[in-house]
Amino acid sequence: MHQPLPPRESARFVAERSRDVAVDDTSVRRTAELLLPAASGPALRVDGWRALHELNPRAADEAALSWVFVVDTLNFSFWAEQEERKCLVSYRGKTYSGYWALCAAVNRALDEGIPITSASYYATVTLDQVRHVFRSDTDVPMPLMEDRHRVLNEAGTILLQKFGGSFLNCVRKSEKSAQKLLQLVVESFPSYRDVTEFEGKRVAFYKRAQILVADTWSVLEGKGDGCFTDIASITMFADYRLPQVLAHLGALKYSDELLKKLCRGEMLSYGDKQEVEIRGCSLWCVELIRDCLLELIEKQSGKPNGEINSILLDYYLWDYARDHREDMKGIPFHRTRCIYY
Ligand SMILES: Nc1nc2c(c(CN[C@H]3C=C[C@H](O)[C@@H]3O)cn2[C@@H]2O[C@H](COP(=O)(O)O)[C@@H](O)[C@H]2O)c(=O)[nH]1
Repeated sequence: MHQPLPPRESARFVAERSRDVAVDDTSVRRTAELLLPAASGPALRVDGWRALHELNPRAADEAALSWVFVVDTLNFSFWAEQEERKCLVSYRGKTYSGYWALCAAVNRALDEGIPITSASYYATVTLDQVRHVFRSDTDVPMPLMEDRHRVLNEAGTILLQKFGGSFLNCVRKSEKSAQKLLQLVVESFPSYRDVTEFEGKRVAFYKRAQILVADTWSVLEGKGDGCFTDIASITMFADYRLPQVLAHLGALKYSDELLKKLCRGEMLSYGDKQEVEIRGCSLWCVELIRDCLLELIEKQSGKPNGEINSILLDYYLWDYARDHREDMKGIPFHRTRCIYY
């Protein structure tokens, strides 16, 4: 099967043909201006990943990479049918939901002596053990539990077979190229193959593979094995939160028909035309915000800021969405159940 378009080209192809979703250039510029002060702060820096998030690994060693790999293998579909009835995980006195509930459950398992980050364990872990590890404080389980079990067994088996059971070996095979690591991950691990079709073209957003590369760069703080020369080629991660926050900021516009559908909470299937338009336009929108922000920084300080890339913008916007949950209540997120984001 021929190669799909890579993420950035996929996004441009979709954005140029999209009918129900559009990027709003004025709001793109306004969002870049909103982000400008953050550009010189702690948030838009690679060490923010650890400093700003207490559940992320404290070290930058092989165990931390194993943590990143198993978390990003499961980093999908946390949204609840009803907002008020959702999976919650308490850990060290705090209660977490969504993606953070996943991280809290992994850390809780490790504290309980369950080697959930070891490929030799999760390659053969049973469904009951997975249910126990990711158990919720409420009667609402984490979504897609059977899929989580299946992708754990699959990823663990492949990591043992091809990389001696250690994701560090996979990273080292990429020879400090983010694109090589991205390709190695999607070629080796089927659950990371976030590829679909749009107007007769195969398009790839590779959301979990790209965030895995980004989190690898972040946990290693861009040093040593994580010193990727081409890290700026990684795009934002086309999930269900970023479109919501971009719509909240006005940078993404939905047609009345699509907005009505989303407000009714209608499900979109993975690969639906409108689902691909939402993801493609969101990805393209962040690329434009980044270009705009780099221009503003250059004008303001006269020198280009080599650090700002789509990964750091994505992390910032994702955290922003977390911190502005209340303000964003009126803006729907699209509901797709899948293992890709
Ligand atoms: N675009 C993008 N999507 C991201 C992330 C993250 C967390 N990653 C980093 C962020 C901080 C840490 O440092 C992690 O490294 C999770 N997600 C996605 O969001 C959804 C979960 O949302 P909610 O239901 O609200 O928890 C789900 O699709 C999940 O896959 C990100 O950063 N960017």
